[in-house]
Amino acid sequence: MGTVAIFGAGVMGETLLSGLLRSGRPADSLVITERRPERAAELAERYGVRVLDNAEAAAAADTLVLVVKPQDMGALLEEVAPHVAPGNLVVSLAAGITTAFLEARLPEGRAVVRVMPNTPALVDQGMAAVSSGAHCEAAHLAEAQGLLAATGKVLEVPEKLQDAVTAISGSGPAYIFYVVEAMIEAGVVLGMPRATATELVVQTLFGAATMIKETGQHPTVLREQVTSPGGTTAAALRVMDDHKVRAAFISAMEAAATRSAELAGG
Ligand SMILES: NC(=O)C1=CN([C@@H]2O[C@H](COP(=O)(O)OP(=O)(O)OC[C@H]3O[C@@H](n4cnc5c(N)ncnc54)[C@H](O)[C@@H]3O)[C@@H](O)[C@H]2O)C=CC1
Ligand SMILES: O=C(O)[C@@H]1CCC=N1
Repeated sequence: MGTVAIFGAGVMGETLLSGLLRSGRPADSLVITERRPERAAELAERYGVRVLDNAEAAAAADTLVLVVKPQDMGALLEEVAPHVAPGNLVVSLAAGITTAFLEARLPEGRAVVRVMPNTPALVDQGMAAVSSGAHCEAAHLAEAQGLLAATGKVLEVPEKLQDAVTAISGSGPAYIFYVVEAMIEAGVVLGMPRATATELVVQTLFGAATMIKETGQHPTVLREQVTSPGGTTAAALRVMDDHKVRAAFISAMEAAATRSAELAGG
């Protein structure tokens, strides 16, 4: 098993690191780099992995996983590029950063894979989409898929869909948390203790998600089953339609995809 180096150990870097360890990858096959020394020390202590600087980690790694913000990617690539050997794999988890962006900043012919993961990977329920670069062999793609499969589902998509993936599954958990917050707040407005409202909303979300997944029914059918003629659900959905909630979701996700496409430009 080769050495995997994770560059940038923030939210997503730690999510990947912890998932790889949970899936049985030995700690001595993993190294991390991190610009904030106190964060690096915290993760070294928590997970027992080595912390190296970017050049050392690039030289030590067979697979380099870049998990810094898109705005920090150019500077990171300048540091690591001289140390990426032929045959090594560079995987980027950054929104908006294209395989062409990565290839242009690495020595000619290096294998790169663009990935869009999401934070439910922290509980092994991640959704990641992968796209190969121009010099990526099947074994490279399989290696990247294997890393992400440690924490959830993995789908291969044409790279032109990655901005849409980012808008759907990359940012998607935040939309769901936002809806959950709003429903809890509504419970409080209706006079319910916050803890009770939270329990009702969280189990409702979990139940609805499980129904979609396990019944295979279209969400429209499931929604119609809840919506009695002249009943409470119809009254609520009518208000959502008045407020153009569906249109707001579409516009919001278009904005996310547009922002993803802009990010490689800084
Ligand atoms: N948070 C999320 O839900 C998701 C994030 N991503 C992508 O993951 C990447 C990281 O996002 P987060 O983890 O949320 O950000 P974050 O800010 O929590 O983590 C980034 C880490 O990289 C470190 N860093 C920056 N430059 C560095 C350098 N040159 N060398 C070493 N470390 C460096 C920072 O100190 C920070 O700890 C982004 O590109 C984002 O688009 C992708 C999907 C989901
Ligand atoms: O908000 C962002 O830019 C990152 C990418 C997908 C989720 N979080």
